[in-house]
Amino acid sequence: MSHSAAADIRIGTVLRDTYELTSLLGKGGMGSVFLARHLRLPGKQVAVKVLLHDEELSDEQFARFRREAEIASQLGHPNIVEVLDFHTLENGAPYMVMEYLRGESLGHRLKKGRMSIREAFSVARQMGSALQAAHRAGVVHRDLKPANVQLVPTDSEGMITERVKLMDFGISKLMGSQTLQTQEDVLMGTPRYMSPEQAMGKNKDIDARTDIFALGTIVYEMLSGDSPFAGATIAEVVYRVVNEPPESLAVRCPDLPARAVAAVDKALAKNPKDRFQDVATFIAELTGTPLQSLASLGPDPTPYSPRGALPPSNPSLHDDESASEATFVPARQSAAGAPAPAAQPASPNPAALADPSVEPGSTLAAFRAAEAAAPAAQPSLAVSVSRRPTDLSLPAVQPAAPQPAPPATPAPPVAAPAPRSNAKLGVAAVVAVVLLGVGIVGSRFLKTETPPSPPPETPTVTAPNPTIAQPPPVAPTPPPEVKPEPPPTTPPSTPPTVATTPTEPANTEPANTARPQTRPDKPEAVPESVRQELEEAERALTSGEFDKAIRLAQRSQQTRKTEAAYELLGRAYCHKGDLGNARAQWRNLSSKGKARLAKYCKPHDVNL
Ligand SMILES: Nc1ncnc2c1ncn2[C@@H]1O[C@H](COP(=O)(O)OP(=O)(O)OP(=O)(O)O)[C@@H](O)[C@H]1O
Repeated sequence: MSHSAAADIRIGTVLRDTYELTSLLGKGGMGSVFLARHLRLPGKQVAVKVLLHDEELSDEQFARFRREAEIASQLGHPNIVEVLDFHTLENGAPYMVMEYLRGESLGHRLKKGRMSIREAFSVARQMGSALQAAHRAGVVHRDLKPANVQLVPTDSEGMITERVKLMDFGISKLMGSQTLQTQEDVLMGTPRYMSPEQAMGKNKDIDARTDIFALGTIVYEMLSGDSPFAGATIAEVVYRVVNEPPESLAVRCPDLPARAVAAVDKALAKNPKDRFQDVATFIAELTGTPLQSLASLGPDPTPYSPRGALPPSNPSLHDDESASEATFVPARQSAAGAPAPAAQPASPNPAALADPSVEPGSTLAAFRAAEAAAPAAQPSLAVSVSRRPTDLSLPAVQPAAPQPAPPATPAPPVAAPAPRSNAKLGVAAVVAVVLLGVGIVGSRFLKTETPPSPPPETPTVTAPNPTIAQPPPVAPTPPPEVKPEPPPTTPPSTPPTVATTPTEPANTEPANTARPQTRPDKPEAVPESVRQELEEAERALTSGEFDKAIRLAQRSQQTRKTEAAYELLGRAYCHKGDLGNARAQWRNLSSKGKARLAKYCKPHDVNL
């Protein structure tokens, strides 16, 4: 199954009558993040991440995005970004609403140089605390990097401190989950902060110790100003991650206590068995003070268990075998989900991998690396590149022979990925709104076309026009021609049930392209589905379910834009006291409709 997604969304758009997008905060591999204001809670600002895509969303992308929201919201930790809501635009594009984080990312901070030991320990402790909560709940982050750590200035005890917020659980792995699985032999993560087991594509070996390795690399960078596995190319970085110990922090940061130096060394051990086995021990060794948490005072929190997923079947650090057998191709693999054919031995393209213009730790670099690998691979090799650049699929890297790789030939040896089969992804978090019109309220004003136009199979991919505040998203077109219309048959105090401005009969133009047309004394010709949706919307409005009425009317507009829908929307927004959106509808009405809507809205203190 696929989900249509928004190709574009404008500042000023109002999502679900609640969040007005006010500016763009940034763009990531999966979508765009907007600053938004909550319309019913004045002064409340939130960040809204909308999964944008120019193609249809795969189940996997949709599920991953939703999972990110679910994980973050359920972990509920002061050092993990809070997720407040998850929903979809009318066209199916999902979005999540998060607390808005001020400040700067750790990645940004590190561009200014290394941090003091005190600062670095503070960040490390807060990250450790967040990870401890995640690991206890059975979640491994797997993409820890400075860009995913926000430093938020916070008022505390009369002093301004910086609170760490861990973000982006987009490729995290649920230990034991069968909801989304990760394919073997592909790289997922960001090379500079990737553990050797990730770099070798041993995804079934990924566990909490993988995050400990990444945390070790970040601590190293905070204290030294440099990544422990820096290299001129992706291949060099990956080679070093797998084969080379970093230069000792004792040299790079002479003031660091020996115990802390040893702690970072241990966190960066190539073999997970030689690392700390839990993050709390690492932090205690590094900083000399144990982590404290409320969870350690009481029983363990209930492990995170997403809808449809099994709870962790094995509480140990390793996944159970069944969980790791399933396949997850994180990429454009096939919209149809066709299984990847058996892999053949292949090598990445060293020339492309060695592009020195690309920053090795960057998402661009990861993206390039994955693309570079593609032409060199046999067609049957499932080299798959996600739209999310940090997720790259490369043939797995094998540990090299003991001698270090000469800088001029950094391309690592490549293993032949084993043949594999794809398991069907388990999560298809689609909210299907099934609208069945019943009743015939107002049908005298709506004439069904013969034969009725079928509604489109998928909604259009533009932002939902009627929910957009300022500027209005609908291309400005002149209002419909004003013509006399039959007198309303409803009581004067009651608004017309549906449009009373008739239109051309039997309009056969494509769905969702036409503005309402007016013609005197004739009922507005609409497809049957539109009529039913508008009738249901009218009933919802009458019973005070304004949001439902809006949803139904907007949905009808995906098939045909009618005067009736604009007017109904206008009335619903008036009930909600939403002047901006009421006006947006009002502009689309005939002058009669305008007058009618204005009159209707007046008692609601909405002056159009
Ligand atoms: N809750 C938030 N508050 C404030 N800014 C945020 C918030 N979430 C994300 N951002 C900012 O929005 C931008 C895009 O974030 P996003 O998570 O989509 O991508 P990314 O992490 O930069 O890239 P990728 O997801 O590909 O790793 C980043 O600059 C990030 O700092």
